[in-house]
Amino acid sequence: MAIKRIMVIGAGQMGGGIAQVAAEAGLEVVLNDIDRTFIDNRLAFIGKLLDKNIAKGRISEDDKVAIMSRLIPSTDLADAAGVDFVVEAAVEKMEIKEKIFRTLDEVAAPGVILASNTSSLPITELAAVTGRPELVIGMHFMNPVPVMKLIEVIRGIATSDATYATVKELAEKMGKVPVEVNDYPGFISNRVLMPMINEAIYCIYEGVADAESIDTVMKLGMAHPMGPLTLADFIGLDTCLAIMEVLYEGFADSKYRPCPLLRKMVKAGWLGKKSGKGFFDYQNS
Ligand SMILES: CC(=O)CC(=O)SCCNC(=O)CCNC(=O)[C@H](O)C(C)(C)COP(=O)(O)OP(=O)(O)OC[C@H]1O[C@@H](n2cnc3c(N)ncnc32)[C@H](O)[C@@H]1OP(=O)(O)O
Ligand SMILES: NC(=O)C1=CN([C@@H]2O[C@H](COP(=O)(O)OP(=O)(O)OC[C@H]3O[C@@H](n4cnc5c(N)ncnc54)[C@H](O)[C@@H]3O)[C@@H](O)[C@H]2O)C=CC1
Repeated sequence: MAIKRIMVIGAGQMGGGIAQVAAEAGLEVVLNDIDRTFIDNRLAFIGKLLDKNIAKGRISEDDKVAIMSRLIPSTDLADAAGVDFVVEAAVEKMEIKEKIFRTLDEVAAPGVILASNTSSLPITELAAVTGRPELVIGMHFMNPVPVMKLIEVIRGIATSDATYATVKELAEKMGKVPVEVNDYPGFISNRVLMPMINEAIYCIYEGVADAESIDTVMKLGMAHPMGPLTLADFIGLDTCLAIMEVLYEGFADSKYRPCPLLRKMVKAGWLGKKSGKGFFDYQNS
């Protein structure tokens, strides 16, 4: 089945980015969230990014109008009844994702693939709450979605070859490079990245250095585009903690224990850039 209309669930930083690249690739995108305000704010943000692309001569005003017209707001998951493909990018909480997948399984047409942008949660477990586990897959975009080329495509134990092939093709249509990964905690990306971020947080916690110094070492010493603490703020400290918990519980190995400082900051509501405060301040940005 040719994919023409998709649903993206969650209009946060990831869902918004996925919706944008899909609309730019010519797909109609039903953008779903629990509150219309979140969707409107995200559409305004996408509009600003497209204005920048117009100013740089990459797209025309008409292109912007066409892209924006392909983004259709939705606050009702039942709208999945009319789409050919779904990618879920709601918050990194298993109980929320399971609820969404149960509903999607009821409302989406038979044969429709249900993908998740989860950073670390088991695809096999999500698939098991549906009656179509062969059609459930991980489609893990990287942040910021319009810029980063990679999509990790995660195969659950029951994911079919046909489902993988469709997602690979869709990823390429969106201008991305898919990499096939089997379903283990943190996949590849976050199994490697997140312990480094967690260790950087331990460096503050143990008084090795301040945040600025730690980031400077990794930027100037290892040529990382962002230091690990700036990156943690950018990803969202709630998401970082959720991923560390998945690694810690998934491998039952103390080497993945989340730093107590990370837990404390999340409890305080210091979630990084999106809340205005994390390892650095973003009140005026
Ligand atoms: C947690 C997970 O599960 C998986 C993950 O995603 S882990 C995170 C993976 N991502 C990374 O590691 C990002 C590392 N950081 C970077 O690559 C760069 O710092 C960056 C691309 C984010 C910004 O680059 P920069 O050169 O410092 O800044 P800047 O010049 O402002 O931006 C470069 C481009 O990115 C775009 N950009 C930056 N932030 C953006 C955003 N939030 N949304 C969309 N576009 C964005 C800018 O518009 C700019 O585009 P143009 O060149 O086309 O104008
Ligand atoms: N932040 C990052 O760098 C990356 C995050 N991810 C994953 O993407 C997902 C989303 O992360 P972000 O966009 O960063 O989070 P975010 O906090 O920016 O956005 C999450 C959005 O989901 C919405 N939401 C919550 N419950 C919902 C529901 N039941 N139905 C519909 N929408 C709902 C929220 O209102 C919010 O707008 C998570 O699974 C995360 O692990 C994947 C790659 C990178």
